[in-house]
Amino acid sequence: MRRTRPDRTARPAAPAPGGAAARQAALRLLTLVLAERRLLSDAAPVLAPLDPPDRARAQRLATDTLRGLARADALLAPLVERRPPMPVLNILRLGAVELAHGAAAHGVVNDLVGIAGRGKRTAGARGLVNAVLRRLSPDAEARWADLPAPRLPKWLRGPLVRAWGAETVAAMEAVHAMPPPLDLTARGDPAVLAHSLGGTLLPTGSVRLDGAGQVSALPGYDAGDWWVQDAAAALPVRLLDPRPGERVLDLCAAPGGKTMQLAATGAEVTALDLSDERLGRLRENLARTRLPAEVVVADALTWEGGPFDAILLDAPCSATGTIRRHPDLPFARSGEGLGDLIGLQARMIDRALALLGPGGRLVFCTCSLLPEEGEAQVRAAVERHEGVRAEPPEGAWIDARWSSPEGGLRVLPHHWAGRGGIDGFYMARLRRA
Ligand SMILES: C[S@@+](CC[C@H](N)C(=O)[O-])C[C@H]1O[C@@H](n2cnc3c(N)ncnc32)[C@H](O)[C@@H]1O
Repeated sequence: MRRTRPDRTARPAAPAPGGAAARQAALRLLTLVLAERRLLSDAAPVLAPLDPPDRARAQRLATDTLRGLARADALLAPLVERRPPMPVLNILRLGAVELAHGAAAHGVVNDLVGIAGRGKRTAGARGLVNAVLRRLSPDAEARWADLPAPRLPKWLRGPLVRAWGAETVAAMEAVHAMPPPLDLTARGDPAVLAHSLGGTLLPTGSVRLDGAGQVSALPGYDAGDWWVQDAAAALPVRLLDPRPGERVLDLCAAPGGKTMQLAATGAEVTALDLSDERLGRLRENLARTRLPAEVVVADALTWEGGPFDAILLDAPCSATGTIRRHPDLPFARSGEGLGDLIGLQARMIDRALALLGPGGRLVFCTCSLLPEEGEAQVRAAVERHEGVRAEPPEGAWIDARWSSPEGGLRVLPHHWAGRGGIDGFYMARLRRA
C-alpha cells in the first residue's frame, strides 16, 4: 500500500519577527520541493497566512534558491566539513543565495540565525549558520559570478542533448539560471500598456517588465487591463488567428491565459477543462478582465460538441519549457509518466480534429522542450489523418529561428537570451480539408 506523505505544508507557520516571515516561508517551500518532491504550485497553505508583499518575497526567495541551488552548494562546500541535515542546509542555501544576490549581510544573517534558533531540528546549528554565513558574505557575489550555470537533471538533459546538441542545452541552462522578467498580455493595445507601465513592447506583442515585484500591486491589475503570460505562451493564439464571431474551442483551457486572449479577439469562445478546480481560476481571470467565454467541465477525449471553426489544444505535457519560471520542476519531477502524456496528447489531437468543421484549423501546442511532445506529434498526426496538413506559419512577429521543418514553430529558452529569455514552447497549425 502507498503511504501518504504527511502534509507538512498545512502546518501553521511559527511566528517569526518582521522580515523573517518571508524567509521562514521560503524555507518551508524549499522543504516542500526538495524533501517532499512537490511543486511550488502546491504551496498555497504555506503562503496563505502571509500578506501579499511577504508572499511575493517568499516565492521569490524560494525560486531564486532553487534556480541557484548547485551554485549555493558550491559556495558552501569549502565552509562546511560535513553536509548538514537538510533543514540546516536549506537555511545555509537560502542565506548563500541572498548574499550572492547582494542582500545586506547583517539582515540575512541575523534573520536566518534567529530562524535556526526557533526550529527544533535546527536550534543546535545556530552557531554554524552564523559562522558559515559570516565567512561567506564578503566575497559571495564575486564567487557566485564565477560559477557555471546549474545543469538540468540527467533524466531531462540526456534526451535534450540528443535532440538539440550539447551547446544548445548549455545555452538553455544559462538562461534557466537568470531570474526571468515579467511578461504581460494586454487586453487592449499593448503599446499603450508598455508605455503606461514603463515596460518593453516585444516584437510578438507581449509587454516585458524587469524587476516588477508584487504582481497584484501593479497598475491595471484590479481593472483587468492585462494578465501575466510568458511571451512564448502568448504565441499559439497568434498562430490560431481567431476572428470576431468565429466559434473557437479552447480544449485544455485552465487557468485561462489563452482563453482570455481568444475572448479578447471577439471570437465566441468555449473553454473546456477536466479540472473544475483549475477552471475556478479561469472563471476568476475572466471576471477580472471582464472577458466572456462559455466554461465547460469535461474530458476532452469524450466531450461532444461543435463543429468549431478553430480549436486551440494546449495539451498537458512535461512543462519542461517553463523551468526558468518554475525551477522547482527539475527537483519535483523525474520524467516518470512521460510516455502516458505523449499517448494522451496524440489521442487529444485526434479528438480535436474530429470536433473541427471542414476547412477548420487546430493549433496544437505544448510548453515542452522535448520533440516527442511537439514536432513528432505533428508529423504523426499528419500521417494518421488523410486531408490534414501543417500550415507553415507566416507573420512579421515570427522569429526566423523558430521555423521547424514539419511546419511548426519551435521556441527554445535561449532564443531571446539577450532580452531575458523566453519559455520553451512548440506549436503548429493543422488545417482540415
Ligand atoms: C497546459 S495546461 C493548459 C493551460 C491553459 N491553456 C492556459 O493557457 O492557461 C493543460 C490543461 O489540460 C487539462 N487537462 C488534462 N487532461 C484533460 C482532459 N482529458 N480533458 C480536458 N482537459 C484536460 C489540465 O487540467 C490542464 O488545465
